[in-house]
Amino acid sequence: TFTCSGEKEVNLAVQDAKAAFKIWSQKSGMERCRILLEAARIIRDRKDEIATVETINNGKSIFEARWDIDTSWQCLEYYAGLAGSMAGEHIQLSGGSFGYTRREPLGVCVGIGAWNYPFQIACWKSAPALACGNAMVFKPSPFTPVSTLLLAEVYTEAGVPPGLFNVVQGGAATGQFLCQHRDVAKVSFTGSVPTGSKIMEMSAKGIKPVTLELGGKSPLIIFSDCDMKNAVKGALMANFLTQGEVCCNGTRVFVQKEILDQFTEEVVKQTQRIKIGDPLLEDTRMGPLINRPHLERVLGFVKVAKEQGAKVLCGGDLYVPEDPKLKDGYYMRPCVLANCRDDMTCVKEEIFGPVMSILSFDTEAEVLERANDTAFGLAAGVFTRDIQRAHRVVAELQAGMCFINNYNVSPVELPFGGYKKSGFGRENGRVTIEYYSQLKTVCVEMGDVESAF
Ligand SMILES: NC(=O)C1=CN([C@@H]2O[C@H](COP(=O)(O)OP(=O)(O)OC[C@H]3O[C@@H](n4cnc5c(N)ncnc54)[C@H](O)[C@@H]3O)[C@@H](O)[C@H]2O)C=CC1
Ligand SMILES: C[N+](C)(C)CCCC(=O)O
Repeated sequence: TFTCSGEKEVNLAVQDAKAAFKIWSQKSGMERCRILLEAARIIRDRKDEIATVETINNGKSIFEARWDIDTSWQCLEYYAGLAGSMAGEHIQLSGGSFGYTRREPLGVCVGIGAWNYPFQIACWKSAPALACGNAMVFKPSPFTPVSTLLLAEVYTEAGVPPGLFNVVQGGAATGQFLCQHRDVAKVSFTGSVPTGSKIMEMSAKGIKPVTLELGGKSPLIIFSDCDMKNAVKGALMANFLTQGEVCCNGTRVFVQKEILDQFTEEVVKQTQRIKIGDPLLEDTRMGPLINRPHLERVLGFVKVAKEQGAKVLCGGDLYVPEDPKLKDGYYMRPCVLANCRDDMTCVKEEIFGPVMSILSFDTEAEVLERANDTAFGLAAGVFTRDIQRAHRVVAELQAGMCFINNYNVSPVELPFGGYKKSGFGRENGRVTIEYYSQLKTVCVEMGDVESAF
């Protein structure tokens, strides 16, 4: 049980971060690099322990939590590598005068995270922030308060100045104190669209830049010329990681008519094989959902889908594991819905649970139109063996993260983020440096001032 941080604690955290920023921002990129590399090493060494905490924190399987920890230390390593190459430009002007630009940190940045990838989100935000010379105050979701504290421990052990990465606990009220704080320079948020909109509003009052990583209802398009085995694996990856509680999940699975039956049969067979249970067991591949209200919400979506004419091919109901100590757990069986139409609630709204909707299509033009007919634009995927078609289709898809012949892999070298209501700004990749720094231009006169007066 954690105590929520109130205004006083938020003020203290920001004050400490400000003091640490003074020291940290004066270091060279290479000095910051060395400390971040050390932090990456510690995470790698403590991988099993951190993954176990993450599993207890969130409920995802230990098998998957280890993947999350890998993409976490990789992110630190990547930005450590970039820290030393942050630089400006030198521009020659007439008469020997010149200008130059300096890429400078912003100051104290705030990170606010969702509960689905607690440790990874904290790393994806803090690594580029710290690499650029900023400090960060991070607020994890109150449903998953634990693992971010391990990250604070790791940074401290690696040698960052005290207070440079600070964790405050709490929900909306704590988040608001952070966003409204006058000494906060930037807010990076991962969560739902309604909260994202509030964050933007609060930040607008202080003219603070924001990065918003919001929800999605992403399309996954399976053409009849795909490699069937990989397409089926891709559909499972696109829907059932972390109990389906993934923002970029490809939950609208469009399958070309010719292969609809064969694809559906194989997907159902493999979905039924997913081992549900104690997430700390090595062979478990799906744990419980985050909490009781969320489980009921997801089951409610399945109920509405049935009422609207969808056919439940498997799962979609409560699951009670044999182990008596798990009998009150928030488990459900992963669900595949057939006979779906574009106007159904399960196809339009983000469910954030293990529910895949299968839709059939005839032509490329038709599927593109339907795939883009959503207010979201986080991710999209296409499976085909035709390389021209693959690139043509992704060029038309309105989504920030597109996958060809795979889904939901996250190399930290690649920028990740949304189009449309899924947000803006990016995480990972080289471009994120720009979201955690600002450009100062210095104009240098080498001659006399030519005055108009
Ligand atoms: N695009 C992305 O990278 C991701 C997006 N998400 C989205 O997040 C949602 C699920 O996560 P939740 O934690 O339920 O989202 P949420 O929006 O309820 O909460 C996210 C965070 O914001 C905080 N918060 C809530 N109200 C606030 C306020 N008024 N001011 C400041 N902070 C506030 C929460 O305490 C939490 O830390 C889904 O819609 C999902 O799509 C989740 C993970 C990744
Ligand atoms: C790791 N990955 C790609 C499955 C999900 C990352 C985005 C999120 O936080 O939901």
